[in-house]
Amino acid sequence: MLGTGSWGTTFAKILADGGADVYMWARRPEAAAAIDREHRNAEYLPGVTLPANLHATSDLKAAITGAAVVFIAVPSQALRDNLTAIKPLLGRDTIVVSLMKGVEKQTGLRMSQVIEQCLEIEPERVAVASGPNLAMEIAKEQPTAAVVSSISLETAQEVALLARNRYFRTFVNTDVIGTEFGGVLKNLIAVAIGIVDGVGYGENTKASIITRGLVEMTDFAVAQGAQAETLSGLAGLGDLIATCQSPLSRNNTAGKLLGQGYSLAAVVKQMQQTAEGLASVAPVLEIAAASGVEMPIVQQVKRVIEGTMDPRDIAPHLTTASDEPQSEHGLGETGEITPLGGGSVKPGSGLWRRLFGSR
Ligand SMILES: NC(=O)c1ccc[n+]([C@@H]2O[C@H](COP(=O)([O-])OP(=O)(O)OC[C@H]3O[C@@H](n4cnc5c(N)ncnc54)[C@H](O)[C@@H]3O)[C@@H](O)[C@H]2O)c1
Ligand SMILES: O=P(O)(O)OC[C@H](O)CO
Repeated sequence: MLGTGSWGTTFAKILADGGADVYMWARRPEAAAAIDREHRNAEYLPGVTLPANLHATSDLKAAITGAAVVFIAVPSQALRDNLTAIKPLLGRDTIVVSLMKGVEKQTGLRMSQVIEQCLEIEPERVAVASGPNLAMEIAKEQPTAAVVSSISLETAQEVALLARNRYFRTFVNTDVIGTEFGGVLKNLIAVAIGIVDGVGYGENTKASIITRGLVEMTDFAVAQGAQAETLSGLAGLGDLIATCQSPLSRNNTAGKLLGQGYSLAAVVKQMQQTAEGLASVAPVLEIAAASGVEMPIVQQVKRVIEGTMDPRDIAPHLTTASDEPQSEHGLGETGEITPLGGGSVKPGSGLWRRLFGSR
């Protein structure tokens, strides 16, 4: 396990409690010693006792050599540098699993893509894990589900079997794009929820943003090649719910500070841990623009982050730039609205006017 922050340590505990012998690599020798000898990571998981079959070292070679599976939980923007360091140490068949929920700012690549590119390994040897997984709850052994995804079902199953114990159940899928983007995009919606929370808006506003946010997430991910149902699963809706409603979420917390009027610089200074959403906004919007996907909520998050929108203005702008009444379920290629239950309503028709008035 590379990364001894809150998720790396918690996921290492999941694996160790599932019966695996786990070796963590910590950058600081004192952090490695505390985990290895005292079975504690007080900085990130105060009050949690780590299992005896979870070891830690600051020697990267010792941590990686002989590993059947390498899990990575460092901040997304630090991934590439870490991969360069582990590349010469990796076994020929080692599986590499991303636990991260970000995209690389410079390239817009997903974490699994950075891993494949930088390590020059086959995509079948790469997996990602995602889901509604707030670290501290799992560290306290609260029952939780997750999903492991790889284009190789065999790889996904192998990893899922390792990441399974009495309090953690792991499902599998082969939709890596949907699984990764679910994790990336729910962070952005959680920042929006934090913002309106910070402003003082209530549950209607938040439910509206969560629901419309899921539409944005799905539209975006499907345009990149994901399956829509993945976004309704653990890595999409599941994680969206957990992250948007929990004060444990760093993205939600960062949003709340922005909503209370703090600048981005002040928020970053206050955050002790990684809030991936802040770095993902720009690359996600670039990809959205290139693929013609509208992301009105994420656009507004960007404007609040850069200080060009008052956080109090975020809620009334939940629709697209157009003034036209918009179908909840999107417009088909013909521009016709598709209501629930099939059929369609032609813009300007009698039924259209009855439903939406003269506009
Ligand atoms: N915390 C959670 O609940 C949770 C759950 C699921 C996924 N994740 C994802 O896991 C990833 C890591 O998040 P986290 O919560 O563990 O973050 P964290 O801030 O708690 O820990 C990050 C860790 O990475 C280390 N680190 C920082 N810069 C580094 C660098 N340049 N090289 C190597 N290590 C470096 C830090 O020392 C720390 O050990 C993120 O992508 C996050 O979205 C987090
Ligand atoms: O604390 P956050 O906002 O990074 O969210 C943590 C996990 O991704 C929740 O599944």
